[in-house]
Amino acid sequence: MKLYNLKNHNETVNFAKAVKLGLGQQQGLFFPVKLPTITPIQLSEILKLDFITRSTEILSKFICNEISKDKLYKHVKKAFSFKHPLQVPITKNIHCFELFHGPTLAFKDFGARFMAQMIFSLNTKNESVTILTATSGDTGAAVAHAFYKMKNVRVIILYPKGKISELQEKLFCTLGKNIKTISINGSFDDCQKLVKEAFNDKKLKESIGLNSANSINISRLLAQICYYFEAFSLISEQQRNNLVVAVPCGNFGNLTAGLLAKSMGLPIKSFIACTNANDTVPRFLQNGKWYPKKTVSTISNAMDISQPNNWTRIEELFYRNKWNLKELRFGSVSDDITQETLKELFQLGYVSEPHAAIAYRLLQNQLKKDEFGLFLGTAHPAKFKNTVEKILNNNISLPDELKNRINLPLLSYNINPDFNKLKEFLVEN
Ligand SMILES: Cc1ncc(COP(=O)(O)O)c(C=O)c1O
Ligand SMILES: N[C@@H](CCOP(=O)(O)O)C(=O)O
Repeated sequence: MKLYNLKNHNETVNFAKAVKLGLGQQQGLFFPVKLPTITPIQLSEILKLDFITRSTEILSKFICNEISKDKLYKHVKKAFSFKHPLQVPITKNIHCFELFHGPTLAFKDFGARFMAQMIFSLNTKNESVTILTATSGDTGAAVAHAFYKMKNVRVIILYPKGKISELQEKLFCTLGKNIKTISINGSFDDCQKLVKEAFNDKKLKESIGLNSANSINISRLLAQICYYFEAFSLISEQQRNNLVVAVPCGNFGNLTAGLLAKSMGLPIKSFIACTNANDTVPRFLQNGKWYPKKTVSTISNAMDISQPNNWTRIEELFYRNKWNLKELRFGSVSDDITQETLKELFQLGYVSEPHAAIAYRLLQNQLKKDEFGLFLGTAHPAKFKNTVEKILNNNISLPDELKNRINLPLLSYNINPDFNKLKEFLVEN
């Protein structure tokens, strides 16, 4: 697979190089030169396959000329070796597609674990690698657990101090060994800016073998395509004919993956890009002006992102497919409405959490009479226990993944959002 740098189309790389580099020159994201497609007959065949075999087929459309299908199958099997996504009916025409049954209870497990497989298999010279990653709560845990104790790999995770849940922090800041975590006195956007600045420092990048496990890395994104096909395989023929998928969005990697699935030929009628009050994209889609405001803290903290990294990839995908951005449905939801929606879902017998609740709200508001809606359950409610229990006045029991870490000490360092401070840390630790 060849990819080009969205900021410099003359910079082209193959999949292995893109995975190893992470970012291109001038902090440009890599994007496939060819967008693979499948015919309706091929689609009906792969929908009959099991999740691992089907995911291998899908990923091989992108990378088969670099990784054999047999080898890819082994990597996918290892990466997706946890309870598969579940489809949960909420109302007659709305179901939740739960993606949070992995080791860190969030959808990020799919992409992070696949990337870890790729980094491991591509590092044939046993070079030292530093995976620098910014998180607003879930990527950090997924990446930390995916790369934990991996030879020659050091993971450094930056997260906004006091802006992720206590249990999100416990899940990845208590591991130690090759996982180092730094709380930043700022926002997620400040963390992501520091990650991108590190890529600008050529000497530093080469000396520490810098990479990133954010959706910056194409391997993260490709893996996330697979669960959209799984969702489609689980619904009926009739539901498939008018499917609308509501995606809770922050960095917009999840939506990018869904659109890549549609671009391949998965006949999803429409997507809804759902944000919280950090609504740069909904405002842009409304008035055509790209104007990120100061990031505000909300109860859907993992979506507290005003400068979404993947928006340029989404625009490129619309351009390449000659789609009209007006086809993309969108909306933003305030904390008050998110809280009301959590209560509404609870009354329907479903305990959710703020991120998925935002997607459900917008799906409820925008679904048309003959349409069937899926909203993505992107994290286990227990990760936001304090918030959800307070809103629902209902106890949430902790899964073992959290129970086993809640009493462990936090090992994080703390710095200001200052690149020189981060560079000092990267060089000295
Ligand atoms: C629980 C949860 N939901 C939704 C999102 C948004 O996903 P994306 O960043 O891919 O848009 C994130 C992370 O960003 C998340 O952690
Ligand atoms: N919400 C994310 C933010 C980073 O997203 P990514 O897909 O670019 O890793 C998180 O949980 O950290």
